[in-house]
Amino acid sequence: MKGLCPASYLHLVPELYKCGASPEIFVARGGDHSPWTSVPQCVPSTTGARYCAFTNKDFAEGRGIAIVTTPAVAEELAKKPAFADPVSIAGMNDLVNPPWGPPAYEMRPLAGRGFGMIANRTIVRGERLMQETPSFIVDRDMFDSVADENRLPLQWNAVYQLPEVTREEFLALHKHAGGDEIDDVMRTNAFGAYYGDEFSLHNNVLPRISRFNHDCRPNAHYYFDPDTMTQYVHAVRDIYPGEEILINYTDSEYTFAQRQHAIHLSWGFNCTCSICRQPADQIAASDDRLGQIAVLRDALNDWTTISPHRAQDAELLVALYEMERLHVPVASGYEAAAYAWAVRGDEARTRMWAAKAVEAMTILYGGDHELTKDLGVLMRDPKNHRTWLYKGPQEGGIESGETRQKGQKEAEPSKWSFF
Ligand SMILES: C[S@@+](CC[C@H](N)C(=O)[O-])C[C@H]1O[C@@H](n2cnc3c(N)ncnc32)[C@H](O)[C@@H]1O
Repeated sequence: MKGLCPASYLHLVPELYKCGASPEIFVARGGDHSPWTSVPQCVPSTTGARYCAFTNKDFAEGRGIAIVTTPAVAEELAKKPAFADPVSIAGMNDLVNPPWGPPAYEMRPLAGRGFGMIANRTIVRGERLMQETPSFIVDRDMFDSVADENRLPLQWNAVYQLPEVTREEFLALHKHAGGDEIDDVMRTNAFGAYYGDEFSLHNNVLPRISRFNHDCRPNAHYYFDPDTMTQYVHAVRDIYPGEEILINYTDSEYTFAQRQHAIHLSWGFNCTCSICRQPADQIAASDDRLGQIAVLRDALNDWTTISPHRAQDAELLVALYEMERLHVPVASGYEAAAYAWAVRGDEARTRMWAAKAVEAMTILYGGDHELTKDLGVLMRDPKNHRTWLYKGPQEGGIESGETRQKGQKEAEPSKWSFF
């Protein structure tokens, strides 16, 4: 390592670039590095952005966290309650005695798929199964703009600043692609998460949640809350003792070909989940339903015209989701049905669909998410909601589907490969 530069990381200035030639890790000196417990080290990139290793070995009661990102994103993260008020995430990673009781599953070796999580008692829809803070976070843009000779040492430095137990847990994760060990851990295990003001996509590694295997019609669902820096996993249907607990690694609405391609490319296995093993005619029928879901959802997100069939279309969307066993994405069907019946001024149906939407959105995005809260308002007081007897855009007041989709995307990152 060379090129020690006299600059605070908080003021990462162009002078850093004058400190020497690549390959190079710059060590920022001086200044207040709080909340980081090691002096951040940085590398240049072809875009002009700097990427640094920001680590805090005390994060989440000593679990630690290592983040390789830009100083701007690190500053945003440092303001989060999880860093600014550590008590707000006290007990978050307690696997042995979580508030909801001992774990309802155990990790076991499984033929042909490494380890997996097997239920040891009956679990009901909505039960929390796990919550965890990430150990390792890497800005995805770095893979295109930082030379490996700089990127890999920076990542290894970050991992070596984690507490030993956390580092070993991270390095012991499943790998499948070969090459650099940290890259392979990320390739096999990282979830996507958006951080910073500009919502840039990062790899988020959560070593315990990573042990859940994949199913295209899973019985569990995860979402990440950037404020608590915590990923939550809930059951999406009742699960019985001996069943494997599974999450979806891809987009829930991918067709058979899209699922097979994405899973093989990113995780190196051929998906043999129940829906992928159906006979060809049933796979075609499922793909057709997924196509209808996409068309209906787009139509229902369009508030520029109010079709007289809006409520029927929304209920058809719900039926299609249910036929597809998409027990969590059906939340957007419930939401569309609640809004559609509010437009028609039908109080009883509006409240019934809004209640279903609140329950499903709580599993999909969490109870504090703005969509969940808005649907709660609609359920309690439909006549004062902006959708009540809504006639069209001339009256204003409906948030467009486009806007909401951005929020949903941020709230529901999916597993993905970064190569
Ligand atoms: C995030 S890890 C999941 C946990 C992993 N089984 C372990 O032992 O830690 C992803 C890897 O698990 C395996 N895997 C996950 N779901 C699978 C499935 N449905 N069928 C076969 N292998 C699967 C693949 O090797 C994949 O690359």
